[in-house]
Amino acid sequence: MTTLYRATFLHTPENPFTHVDALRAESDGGLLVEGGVIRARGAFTDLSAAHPDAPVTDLRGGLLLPGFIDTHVHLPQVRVIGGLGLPLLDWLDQCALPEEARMADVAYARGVARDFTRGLVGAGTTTALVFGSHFAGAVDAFFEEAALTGLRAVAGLVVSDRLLRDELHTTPERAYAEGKALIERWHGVGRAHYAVTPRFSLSASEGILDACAALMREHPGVRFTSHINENTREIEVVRELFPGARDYLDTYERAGLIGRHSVLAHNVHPSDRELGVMAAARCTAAHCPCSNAALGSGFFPLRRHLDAGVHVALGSDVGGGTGFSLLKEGLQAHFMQNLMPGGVPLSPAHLLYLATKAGADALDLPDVGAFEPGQQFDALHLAPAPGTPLDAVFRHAASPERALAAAFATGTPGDVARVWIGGDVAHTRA
Ligand SMILES: O=c1[nH]c(=O)c2nc[nH]c2[nH]1
Ligand SMILES: [Zn+2]
Repeated sequence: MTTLYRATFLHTPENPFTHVDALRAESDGGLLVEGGVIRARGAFTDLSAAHPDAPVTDLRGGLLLPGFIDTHVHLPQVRVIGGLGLPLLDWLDQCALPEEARMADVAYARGVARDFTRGLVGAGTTTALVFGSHFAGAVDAFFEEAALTGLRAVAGLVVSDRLLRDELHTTPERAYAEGKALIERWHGVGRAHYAVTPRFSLSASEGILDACAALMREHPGVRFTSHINENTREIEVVRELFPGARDYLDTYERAGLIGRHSVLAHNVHPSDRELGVMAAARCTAAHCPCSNAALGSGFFPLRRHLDAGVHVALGSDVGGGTGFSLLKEGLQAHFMQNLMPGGVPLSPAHLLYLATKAGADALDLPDVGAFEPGQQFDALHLAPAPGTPLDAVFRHAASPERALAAAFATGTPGDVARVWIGGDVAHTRA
């Protein structure tokens, strides 16, 4: 099926941190989509002249953006968003882990997976790197729900063998066996990919990190994700637990877990050595600014990441973060860079890139992240309700870039009118 979408669209096929004029906008644009794939892009008048028979979907009056790509979000935490006022380790004990233990019940986990996938897609997220659950049945339920909504899910079994709570602990042998079975069941099936996911070095022995590395070695193409350098107390404990490691990154590096397919969440307190290794390995730091503020973890040193050449993308970190919207994460990133000494001034182009193409590069998914011919039509239509302030800005904006800035400043999931994944409608606002 072919459709010609008529819209004001923006995208960042290039990286605005390294390319000038990276923001591409078309005020009265056209995207010709055939079988879920973008076949042509340009001015609407040109495309409609070249394809006069293509049915037109008219999306004028809002903004069409590439689907958002969330590079760090926790499945079992959707129902505990908003546990404000605690630092990381207390928040885990009091808010996150009791809820994560409930995921042992597959029926409960399925309900959570529904809330979670709806939350993501309703916010305009079309691809996500998801911290699954400590329970394999819950991870299966999540992949099934993701397939039903169409979400592009990169996810895995979360594994830990110490310092959480007994119900959440496994063994290296079980972590390996359950991970292998999940990889065989889900990796590369439909839109799903698998991510090997030790929770963090604080809760992972060397034995379980070695089991993770074995899965990575035996299944080329699976992704790796974990946490790093989020909270100063966490870092102290990791230092005590791994006396032979040079730093936090080294706990993963020695196990052979750091490479092109590694995404490390937070990295608020990195050393220069860690940044150098991350850059050389071409791995990604998933920046989660709302979580960093909510848990009081600190200011993300974006300038140091960029100077070192470390790739950075955005994550919502639900439920340490405050919701699924990458518009809000973009705004919070902008605020925090504004407030911190030596912060990086972030333009609307930077925010859009961090929320889209940067995530596609992090996950090595070249078919998504922008509106390039040959890419999948993953998109969201931001169309605020008439009479709202964002609608007023949209109607009077001097340029698409000004409208985009306002979308990051005030947009919410309520402004997401429709979401497409691979050309299929995955969400329509009620
Ligand atoms: O923000 C975070 N959320 C978590 O669930 C978590 N687990 C380990 N480290 C973490 N950090
Ligand atoms: Zn996290």
